[in-house]
Amino acid sequence: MTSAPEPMTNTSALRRLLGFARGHWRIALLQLALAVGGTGLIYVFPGVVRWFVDEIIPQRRGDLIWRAGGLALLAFALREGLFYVRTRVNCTFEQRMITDLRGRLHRKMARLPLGWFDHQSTGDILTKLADDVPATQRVILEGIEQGSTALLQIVVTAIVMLVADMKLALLVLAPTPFIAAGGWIYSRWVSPRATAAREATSALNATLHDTITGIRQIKSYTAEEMRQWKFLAASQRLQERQTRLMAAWAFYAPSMTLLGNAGLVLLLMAGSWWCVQGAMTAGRLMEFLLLVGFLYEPISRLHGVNQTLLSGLAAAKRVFAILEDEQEEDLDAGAAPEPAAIRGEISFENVSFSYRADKPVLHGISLHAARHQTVAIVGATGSGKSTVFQLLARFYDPQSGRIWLDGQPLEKMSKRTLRQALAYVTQEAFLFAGTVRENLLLGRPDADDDALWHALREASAADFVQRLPEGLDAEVGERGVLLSGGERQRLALARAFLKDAPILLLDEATSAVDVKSERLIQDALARLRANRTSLVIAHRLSTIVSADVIYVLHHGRILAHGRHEELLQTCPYYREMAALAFEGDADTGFLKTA
Ligand SMILES: Nc1ncnc2c1ncn2[C@@H]1O[C@H](COP(=O)(O)OP(=O)(O)OP(=O)(O)O)[C@@H](O)[C@H]1O
Repeated sequence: MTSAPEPMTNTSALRRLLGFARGHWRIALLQLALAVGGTGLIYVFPGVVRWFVDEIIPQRRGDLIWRAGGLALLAFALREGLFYVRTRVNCTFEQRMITDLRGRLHRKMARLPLGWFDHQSTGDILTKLADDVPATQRVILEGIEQGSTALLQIVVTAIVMLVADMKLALLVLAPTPFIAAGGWIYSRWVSPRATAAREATSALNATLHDTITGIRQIKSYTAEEMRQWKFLAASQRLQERQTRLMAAWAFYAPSMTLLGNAGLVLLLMAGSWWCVQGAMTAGRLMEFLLLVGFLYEPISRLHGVNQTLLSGLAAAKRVFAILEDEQEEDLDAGAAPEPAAIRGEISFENVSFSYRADKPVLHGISLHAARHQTVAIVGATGSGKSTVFQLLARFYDPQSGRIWLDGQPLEKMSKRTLRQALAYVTQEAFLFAGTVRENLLLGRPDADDDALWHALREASAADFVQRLPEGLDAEVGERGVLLSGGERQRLALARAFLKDAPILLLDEATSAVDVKSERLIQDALARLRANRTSLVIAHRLSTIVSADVIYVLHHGRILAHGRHEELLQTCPYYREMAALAFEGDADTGFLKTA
């Protein structure tokens, strides 16, 4: 079970981000150098203005106009040239980092154990990948580019001013401590609220995702209005949080600008007074008025950066919480016998398990499947049948007891080898959006077309795939929606045929398909079970009757085991289940287990 992670602070999120950017230090350094170069060039123009006002004009040096003007123009041209290169470098840097971070996040997510996904919503995960990653990256980009150049510009301008005229400079710099304090207060206030706004975005996306995936249910229950209310409630929450953030920004940004402008007015008044007194030249005052722009412009830029950083750090915390989650599965720890060498003898010995501490699911169950046997597990819904499979695939580990494979404790075997030795056919016959071929290749990535068609024939699926206009290259749609239920099931079986694993875990579909498809599926299943150890969550009477041994699960305990005829004699609970099945579903051949 997982312990609650330590909440991450802005500083620690920033430290992690800088550590991450270290991998891209060359391009980051180039970007910084370009930004600094661009910043340096801005000081040429105020100097040229002073040259004009204090020397060229009073001394009537018309000959210098071209030279001075040319110098100013050259500085501007250089600056814009650097800007062009910088923008190109920024884009490369930005996209490289986003791709890198997104890739790491996706890899990490795929390696997190199933238990992690039990507590996440798809919308939240999507938001992290699609929104939080670029926002996280902006912390670096804006932090380095905007933040550091703005700071540099403030410091250099302050020094230039102090060297030129200490008195004037101090006057101009007077409001800066207040501006800094304002920024600090704003950051403290906004930080938790930016996190809350991100969470509200996630919740909204989660609702939207549910609506899209459940659109058939929504339509069939005419629940459009109900979903709309749920969506609007999530949307409203996001609106409130964003409005609160923007209200703070609406107050903060102009207040800080006002402080800056007050400094400007102060400079104009005091500078003019000193000019009137003859203590200063008009050229110096004009130079300062321009320099003030160079001081306050980056300060207002910093306010924007502050806003981006706060929201980016909120995103970074969410991204790093996943990247640093310690539950990552190590697929390769443990013994790794050749999958082909696995014989497929399975034993559960007194296994107990619960997903949540307060709700035990399996209570000391023991079962055995000899090599190439078909073992059926039957029981009411919620009795723990799928959980047995999840433990065998090591999606979860039992709290007590042991599972053995070929006489080896399961936890001593590498998860990769174990899972390579399993063909797990789930009830829903999940297909990925893509082509028939892509879906099949999941079973064996190096399979050629002959192997694919062979598997399709074994799964009684070749006929319908042949009839698809694009054959193996036909798109199956999201979750396979472009195919019928029976076709999806047969493709899932073909995938298992291709994998040709020594152990089959088959969760039989409960949804009935037409009689012809059902027969095709049953034939395919019989072929699939041959020559491998099969554990079947059985819903079909034909499977049950032909199983070598049946385990009857009731509220997480094994009530009885044996063959069908034996259990009819010895287990009243089983007899009752079977009687109901024969009565109700003799036509379809499905056992009623609900
Ligand atoms: N990921 C999970 N987290 C918490 N509880 C779970 C989880 N998966 C299943 N459960 C609970 O464990 C119990 C057993 O579930 P399981 O899916 O193994 O039953 P089952 O016999 O396969 O049911 P069905 O025939 O309906 O598929 C149920 O009470 C279920 O609510």
